Amino acid sequence: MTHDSMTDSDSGTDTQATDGGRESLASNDLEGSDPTTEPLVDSSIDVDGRSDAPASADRTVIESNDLDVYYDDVQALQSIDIEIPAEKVTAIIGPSGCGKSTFLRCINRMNDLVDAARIDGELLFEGKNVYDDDVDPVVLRRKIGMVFQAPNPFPKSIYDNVAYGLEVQGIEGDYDEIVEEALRRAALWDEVKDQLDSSGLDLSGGQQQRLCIARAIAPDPDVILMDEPASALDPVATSKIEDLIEDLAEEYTVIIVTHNMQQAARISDKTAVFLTGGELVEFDDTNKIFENPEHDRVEDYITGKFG
Ligand SMILES: Nc1ncnc2c1ncn2[C@@H]1O[C@H](COP(=O)(O)OP(=O)(O)OP(=O)(O)O)[C@@H](O)[C@H]1O
Repeated sequence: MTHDSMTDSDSGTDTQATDGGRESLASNDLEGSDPTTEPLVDSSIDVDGRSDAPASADRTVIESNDLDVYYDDVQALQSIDIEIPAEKVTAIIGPSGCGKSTFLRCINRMNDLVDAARIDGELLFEGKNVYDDDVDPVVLRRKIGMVFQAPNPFPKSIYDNVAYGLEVQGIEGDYDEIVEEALRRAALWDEVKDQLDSSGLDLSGGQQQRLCIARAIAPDPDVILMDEPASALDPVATSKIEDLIEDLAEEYTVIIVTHNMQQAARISDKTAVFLTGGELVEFDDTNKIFENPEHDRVEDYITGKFG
C-alpha cells in the first residue's frame, strides 16, 4: 500500500486487496487433544470470529518501541513494544486502568490534548514516528480515524455529519458520492437514504454509532481506532457493530479496545492483553490468547480469576 505523507495535506485514498479469509476458528485443534495441552478456556468464550492469514502475509502498519506514557508522575504505560498488522482487527483487552485507552490515544496523538500526558519512545505509523516534529496531527488523524464509546454525532443532519469533517479537513470531491459510500460502508445507507436531511441525533443509539463510523471512514483513513464502540448499545445494535467491524477490516486496520472478552474473541484476529501497571503482557493470534496463552497472568485474567 502506498500512503500519503503525514506532513502534506493530501487525503489518503489508498486501499489494498485483502486476503478476506473468514474461516471459523471454532474447531481449532480441539478434537483429540492431549489434556495437558488442552485449550484452557471453557466454551463460554467462543472463539469463532476470524481466521488468521499466515504470519508472513502480515504487514505492520502501527509499531511501538519502548513506549512509555506518563500522566504527570504516574506511569500509565510501560515500555510497550507491539507490531499491529494491516487490515486485521486487533483487540486490546485488560482490566480497568491498565492503559488500553491511553495506548489507543497515543496512536493518533489524541493524548496531545491532555496537558499532563508525556510520551517517551517511538510510535510508528507506516514506519514514521508520529511524534516527529514534522508530523501534522490533523493529517495524522485523517489517516487514523477514531470512534468513541458513546455515539457522539454532531447536532447536524445525517448528511452533514459525514460531510462536515471532509469540509473541515479541506478534502475535495463529490460529497454526495463520498457521503453515500461512507454510509454504505457503515451499513447505514439503506436505513437513512430517504432522510439524509434529518438530524443525526434522531437516530437510535446503534444507528448513531454507525453514523459516527461513517464519519470516521469518509476521509478514507488507513486505520480506525475504536474505544469500546458498543459498550453503550443493546445486544442487537452491538451485534450489528460487530458485523460491521469484521467487514471494515477487509479495507482498514481496526484496533478496538473492549472490556468484553467474548467480543474480542468473536471479532478480532489479534489480541493484546494489557495488565495492571500498564504492561503489555501478551500479544498474539486471538485463538492462541484465548485457548492457550503463554503467561499465567493472562490465563488468570481470561478465565476471570482477577480483573
Ligand atoms: N487524563 C488523565 N489524567 C491523569 N491520569 C489519567 C488520565 N487518563 C488516564 N489516566 C490514568 O492512566 C491510567 C490508564 O488509564 P486508561 O484510561 O488508559 O486505562 P484503561 O485500561 O483504558 O481503563 P478503563 O478500562 O477503565 O477505561 C489510569 O491509572 C488512569 O487513572
